[in-house]
Amino acid sequence: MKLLIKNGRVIDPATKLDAIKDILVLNEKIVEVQDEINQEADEIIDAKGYWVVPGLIDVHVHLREPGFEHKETIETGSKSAAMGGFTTICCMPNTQPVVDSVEIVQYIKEKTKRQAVVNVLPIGSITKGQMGKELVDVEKLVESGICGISEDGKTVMDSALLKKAMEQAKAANIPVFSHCEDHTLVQGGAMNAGKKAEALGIKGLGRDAEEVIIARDIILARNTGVKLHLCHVSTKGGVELTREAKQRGENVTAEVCPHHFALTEDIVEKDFTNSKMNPPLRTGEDVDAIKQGLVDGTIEVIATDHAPHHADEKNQEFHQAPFGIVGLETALSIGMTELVATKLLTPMSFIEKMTINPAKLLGIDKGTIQVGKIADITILDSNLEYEIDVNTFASKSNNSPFHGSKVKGKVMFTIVAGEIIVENGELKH
Ligand SMILES: NC(=O)N[C@@H](CC(=O)O)C(=O)O
Ligand SMILES: [Zn+2]
Repeated sequence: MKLLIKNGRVIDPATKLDAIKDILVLNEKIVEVQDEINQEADEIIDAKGYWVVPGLIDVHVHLREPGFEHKETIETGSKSAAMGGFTTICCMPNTQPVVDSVEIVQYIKEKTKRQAVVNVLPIGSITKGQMGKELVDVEKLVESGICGISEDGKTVMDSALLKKAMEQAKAANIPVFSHCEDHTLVQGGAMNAGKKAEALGIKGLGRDAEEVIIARDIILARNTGVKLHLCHVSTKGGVELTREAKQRGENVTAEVCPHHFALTEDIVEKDFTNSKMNPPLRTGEDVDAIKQGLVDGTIEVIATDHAPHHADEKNQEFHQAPFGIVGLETALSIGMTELVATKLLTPMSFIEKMTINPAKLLGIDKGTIQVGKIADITILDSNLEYEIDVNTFASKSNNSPFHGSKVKGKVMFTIVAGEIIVENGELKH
């Protein structure tokens, strides 16, 4: 199988390449990157006017399988990822059962092999059943194929237990993904604490719940030497703590989600549960700090926190509705619109946060377009303006606050290991 991609603007942050090039793919691999390649091929993509970038990598996705297949499955989640330009996604362990055993890791790997259209890397939980009491067997889970550990959805409140987990993660050379939220400070909150929450009569979630745990986890990571990755940072204080740790040279990375730089609590309404997620939408001040963090490199990764929920679950009273929104099919467009079109980030720096930076965090040989590498490639139309329509999503769920948003920049092709999965903006199969 020979695939030729012609005339695209290749943007590869790992090598700082930004030029019009042709790319030749033979079977799974990139075999040539040249100014001009003229050869016969089984398929030729004319990428004139498009950006050709490494396949996007999302380190924070909830695939819901096993246990919550009515929200999403490995198959539908992977198709949603492909539609969003992602070729590799990491799935969080808050499934039923939780990803705390070799059997469940194997189950996900098996399903991935048979049904997923992109690479899926499982993340193991930190404690058994995510109950916060007993550590998983980190070494065994790593041997079976997890790429990191996380209690996502929750925080391990027992600091001594978390420290032990960090020591084991360090020994196994995998990162710890931290969902930072002090349970004792939360108390039923459902949106950002402040005037808007008071006006709506919704219980507030303070910034301190996030900041306290970010501070604690940075300290524990320093003491254990583990690679700490802070999930979905949403507060100005969280950005500042991360910046300070990085300035001290500590082994910390942070991600932000598109909704946390594109939206504020202003859009929250009692009957609009697609504005409810955890951490919640914050204020303009937080958004500005997050954007500053993206610009100065404090925040190296953009991740979706794709959290599908069934419409029946979301159609409940605000406090009852589950936290979370889908994100795989909007992330690139939202980022292009909010960060690149506004010139806050260069194309190179934006793409870096969705490709080589997450690859480095995971320690995987992906996220770059170079001869000899696996051909995971995304092609986008950076100028195409369209309106987001949840009815077009490949995801099983459509809980997005971005329905109807006008954006600029759209995924046209997603290529996984040399195979075209998305063609002209549509799933091929
Ligand atoms: N982000 C969310 O609002 N929800 C996530 C859990 C999480 O990432 O914390 C979920 O699993 O639904
Ligand atoms: Zn989380």
